[in-house]
Amino acid sequence: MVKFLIPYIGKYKKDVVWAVITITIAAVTSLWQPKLLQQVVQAIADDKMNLMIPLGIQLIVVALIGLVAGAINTIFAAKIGTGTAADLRAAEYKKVQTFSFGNIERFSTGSLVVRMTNDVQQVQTIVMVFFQSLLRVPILFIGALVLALTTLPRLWWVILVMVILVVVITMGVLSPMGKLFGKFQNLLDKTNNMAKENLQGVRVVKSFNQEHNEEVRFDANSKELTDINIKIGYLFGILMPAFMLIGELAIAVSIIFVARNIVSDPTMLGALTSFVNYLMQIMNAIVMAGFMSMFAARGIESTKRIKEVMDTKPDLTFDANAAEEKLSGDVEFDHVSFAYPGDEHEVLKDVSFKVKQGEMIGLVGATGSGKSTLAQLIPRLYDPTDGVVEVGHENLKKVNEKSLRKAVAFVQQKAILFSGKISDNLKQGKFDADSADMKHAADMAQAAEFIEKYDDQYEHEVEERSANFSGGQKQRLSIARGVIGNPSVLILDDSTSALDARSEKLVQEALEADLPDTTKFVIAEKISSVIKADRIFVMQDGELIAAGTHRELVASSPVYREIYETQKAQEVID
Ligand SMILES: Nc1ncnc2c1ncn2[C@@H]1O[C@H](COP(=O)(O)OP(=O)(O)OP(=O)(O)O)[C@@H](O)[C@H]1O
Repeated sequence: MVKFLIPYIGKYKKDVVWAVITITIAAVTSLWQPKLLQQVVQAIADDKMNLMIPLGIQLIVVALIGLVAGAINTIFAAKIGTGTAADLRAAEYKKVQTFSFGNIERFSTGSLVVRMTNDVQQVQTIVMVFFQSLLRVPILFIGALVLALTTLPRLWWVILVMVILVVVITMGVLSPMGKLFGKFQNLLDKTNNMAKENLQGVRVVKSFNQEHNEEVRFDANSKELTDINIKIGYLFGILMPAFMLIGELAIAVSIIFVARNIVSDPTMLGALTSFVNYLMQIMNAIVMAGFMSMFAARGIESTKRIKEVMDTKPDLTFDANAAEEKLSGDVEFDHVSFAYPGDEHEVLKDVSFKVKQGEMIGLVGATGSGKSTLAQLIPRLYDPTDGVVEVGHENLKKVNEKSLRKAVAFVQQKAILFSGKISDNLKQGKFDADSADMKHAADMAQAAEFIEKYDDQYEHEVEERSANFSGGQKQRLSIARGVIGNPSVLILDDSTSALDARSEKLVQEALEADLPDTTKFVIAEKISSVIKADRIFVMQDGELIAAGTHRELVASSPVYREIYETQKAQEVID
């Protein structure tokens, strides 16, 4: 895991060098201070007041150097930590952009977000802590141990007993605490998700009167979080007094064993002072090491999760050598079968058809029959498991990515807009669109009528999750974004479902009149939406079971006839 982070940290070589130098200085000064203190005590005992001032100045200077070195170290450690985290986040984000739908679904979007935010944050903390404590712990531990032993060698056993006790307590308390921290993090994620889901679905919660149930669910989680927090508090509660007790005992025992000699040997007083100081430093070093290993365990877990993202091979890549070209609107499926990644079940089975540029194709069939799946293969959101998909007589596996993106516009079932302005969203369909392009596209999508009512028209804000637009308005904007680039192939996946019949008709007429050369695939629940299509494809259980004009299908396809008759009967009832 550390190997994975080295290239990222390596970018901050200079800062690493400074962090190491400053931390070494800070550690050495804290080892030096007890020695100086020892000399001060000695000078007092010897009544050598003339030594007091230089010694006092030395003590202050050393302490100041330690302080400044520690502060500078924190700055460098923070720089390495935040820099590494920022680079990791950027690299991860870049990597995720190369992912196919399949890659993303395998991780789940929620998990990818956590891996780009929370996990990166954990790595930042561990890198920072590492460069703040790296070297400090071994220098302090070994240095203080050696100095304590050389100061009062007779008391070696006090050191040994204290080290054993501190190690046992540190391990005994920090290991369950680490587990509790892990649980705490998971529960926090769960609580956050719950709050997010509740707020996003606030309309459903309110309309189904679910506030109470939601509160109960939230409270249960919250209580669990509180319990864990209390347990962590208990452990901390034990830890600190336990260390203090060990420290005080060690000091008391040392005093008892040395006191007798102080009368005969006054140098013992100074030695005892510095010995006690070193004892405390040894204890600090062990506790610091314990906390570091706890942080490290969490940091390593997060690094693993980030590494998983970075090591994933995008399962759909475009040929970088393919030349950019203008693709025509001819679309061909040649014996295409498809199963979603990680799923055995075939959702498309041996589908073949040829569509000519400018044709309008209606796609109908029962829910789950594979209409959206078929549509998603045209902009190559997935590769077929078997068979070949061609746009403009080019196999999509060999086509240039930009050419395909320009050629195929896919207006999805669920209209998704991005926060920003209306114009920003339309420009996603054509990055250099001018106001005339926007007006033309909005006219086609019957969106101009509501956009132009705003004072700021195309500069009107789109709020987060496009909350300030109705379902129908979102669909119109999403269609406008689809048509603005004058694509060779336009796919409307149930994109007019929230439009009234009149608007839907107007959109279709506008598309017919203004985009005559664009091939159109229109997925629709209602046959009335595609009745005028040049051909209608009928899907059933992933198979293309019939194709033809409305008239032909009514005459030849029992499945189509049944759908049509049912919908007609429904219209009469309505
Ligand atoms: N991302 C996915 N992962 C796994 N299975 C999926 C995924 N998306 C769809 N499916 C499955 O594929 C089948 C076809 O779904 P598809 O969305 O293509 O149907 P559809 O005809 O467009 O349905 P609808 O009219 O309800 O939109 C369904 O059984 C569905 O459960």
